[in-house]
Amino acid sequence: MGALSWVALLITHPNEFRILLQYYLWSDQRDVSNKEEWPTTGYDRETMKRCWYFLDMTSRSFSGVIKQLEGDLARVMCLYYLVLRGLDTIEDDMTLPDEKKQKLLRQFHELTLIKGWNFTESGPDEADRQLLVEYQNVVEELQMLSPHYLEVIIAITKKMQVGMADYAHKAQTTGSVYIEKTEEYDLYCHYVAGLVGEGISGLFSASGKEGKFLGQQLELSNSMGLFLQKTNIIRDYREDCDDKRYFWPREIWGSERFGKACGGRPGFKEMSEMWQPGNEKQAQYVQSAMIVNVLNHATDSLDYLRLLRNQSIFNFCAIPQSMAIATLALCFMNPAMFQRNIKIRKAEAAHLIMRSKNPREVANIFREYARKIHAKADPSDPSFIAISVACGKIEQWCEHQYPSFVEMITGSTGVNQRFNPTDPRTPIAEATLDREKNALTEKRRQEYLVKYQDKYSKLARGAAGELTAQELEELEKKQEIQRKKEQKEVLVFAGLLILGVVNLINHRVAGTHIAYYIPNFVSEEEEEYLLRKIRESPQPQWKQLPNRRLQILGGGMSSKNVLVPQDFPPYVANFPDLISRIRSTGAFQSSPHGAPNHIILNEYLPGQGIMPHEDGPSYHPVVATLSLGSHAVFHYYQYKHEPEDPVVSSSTSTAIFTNSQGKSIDKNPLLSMLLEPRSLVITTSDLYTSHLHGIDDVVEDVFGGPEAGTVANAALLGEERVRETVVNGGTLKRETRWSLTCRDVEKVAARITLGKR
Ligand SMILES: O=C(O)CCC(=O)C(=O)O
Ligand SMILES: [Fe+2]
Repeated sequence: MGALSWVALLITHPNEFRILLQYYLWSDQRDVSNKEEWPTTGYDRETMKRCWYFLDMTSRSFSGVIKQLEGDLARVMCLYYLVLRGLDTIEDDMTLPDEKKQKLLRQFHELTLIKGWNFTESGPDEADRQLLVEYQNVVEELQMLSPHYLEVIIAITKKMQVGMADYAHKAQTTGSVYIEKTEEYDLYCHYVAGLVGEGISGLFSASGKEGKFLGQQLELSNSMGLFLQKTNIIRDYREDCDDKRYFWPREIWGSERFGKACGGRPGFKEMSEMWQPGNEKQAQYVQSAMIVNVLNHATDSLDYLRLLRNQSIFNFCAIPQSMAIATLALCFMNPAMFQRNIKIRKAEAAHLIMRSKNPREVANIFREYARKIHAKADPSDPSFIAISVACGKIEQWCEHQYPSFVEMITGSTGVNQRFNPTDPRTPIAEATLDREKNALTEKRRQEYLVKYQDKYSKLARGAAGELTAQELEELEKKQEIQRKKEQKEVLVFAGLLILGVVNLINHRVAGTHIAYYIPNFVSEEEEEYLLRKIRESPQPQWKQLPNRRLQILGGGMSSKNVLVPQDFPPYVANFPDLISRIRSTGAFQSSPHGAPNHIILNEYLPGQGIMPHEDGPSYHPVVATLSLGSHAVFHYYQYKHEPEDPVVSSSTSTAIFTNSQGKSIDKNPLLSMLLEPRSLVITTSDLYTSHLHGIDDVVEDVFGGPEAGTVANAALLGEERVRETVVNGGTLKRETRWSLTCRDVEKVAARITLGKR
């Protein structure tokens, strides 16, 4: 940047000025030509010097990060890059006849090792033709690599050249310019980028700086490459389109779905239609679908980054990923992308580079940009739900790996963790820690007790001369075994508690309200057993209401909201022991009795539901609902802040949107969840205390229509088929549903015992 641009930046964007300055002052770029670095960079050799030159010439974005790699990895990566670049230059060259190109491509892994090999027949306009003209330098340097590096490079080249040759052949002989299916698009990206990721992982493993297993993470390495490649393919739409290079799959850009959503227009016939005036909205919908497609690789990339140990390797991988998610947020809903090249601002890039130093911070970056994307999403976009789900997955990944209620505080004693006092998970986590602490104290107390009892009894009995040496030894052994047993129990208990809490975090429904959704909480056999028991229960136990029937389990309520307790039926208390299972989720840890003591069993036939209502003050604000037999869509509503016109009589349709005290209810649900059969949903806190909940009385639930809202737990659903219906649109027929709403009643009357004990 020149002095003038610095001044301009200082005046127009002072914050960016500060970030860029900080970046230039703090980033210590490795100078590969530095004499001290020669043993690893090879800069003293003319051949390698030339290779470093070509790296700078051919890759603007990668040469910086490649040079930052530690030790000889920078040189190895430079050569790997140049080999693939050479291959790519041949593939790209439209002046080469197909036959010649095929031969060159399919032999490239051998040519690249023939001393003195170079290629001077590239078209005059090929940007990187000079690299091939002087390719003998690369060959020379490759020969000097240790075999475990060279093996990786050659193996990847061999795989990639096959893919490239196939694509080039198809393009040059069939005249078809478009990629058709998304699978084809994935395969293409695998060849040009996924394989690069695979090779990079292999080289990291080979360097010994990362574990051997990294080289075997093919799926994650592939996703990392695809995340970058697909982002570039989206961003470069206009440039590629002008060059008549089309990488977007026709299945997406030509889809009739997007035309229909724009007032019944046809799907696009050519990719260039997307930048033409009048087509903006439809182009936008296509772009959203492309972005959903790439966002689905995000959590794999994050998983990959968490596996890395070496700081320079981490930076190398993380920086491009952070740039990619920022680029996606920039492109999303941005019509400018169809008109010109757009790029994230320099200062934003510098800030991302400085931040991408550890997996937690990269997760924060992903979360921030996912939220930006989500905030820009347009409900009339056919991909709206899919975008929400994709962003929700990133959100969920971050929350699972780095729960937001655990805050990292940097102070004089280093970095410490603190639980956010306003988060409802804090009491659970604190209770867990408290119990662990108490268990430890108790263990110590027991140890002291054993020690002193032991000492005193020995003393006493020893003094009385009652114990022989052998008896004493046996006594000690027994005590040791007892101590070990107790220690183990304490550990298992603490482990279970931690597991309980961690598991719940894993099932958190994305969004601001606290809810957890656990699919398949009971197995199919258990469900069958429970339903048989419910069906067998005697008729008088059912209470018939106008629109459903129910049973109360665990005892009735007195007029003062006190539970008059009764035993649960055996199918709740014994097998499959729902209460213990719910207890082990950790959700009821801070409730008065540590587990539910009261259950409402509701039965809904298809077409029956429950109107929006609140459950009242008698319960501790945690509810666990088990669904059996059929799904249902559960809606949460909020009260309207401004009371509306006088309440209308209950026979009119607006009546359902006022409650019994005439308070108005917002008719758009605040949150909806699909409850699959066998699932458990746990709602807590304000979702329970200051909102209403209800189920529509319909025979089927429709997803994806213009009226349909988002399903907050879509990403957590257990059944693939159901998830697809929710995400892509469709209907689910209601069957008879039984639900067990399990809660802890705060006040419980003493049990009445009949007769003498
Ligand atoms: O069936 C359900 O899941 C909801 C039941 C309910 O809200 C209630 O009984 O209060
Ligand atoms: Fe309820």
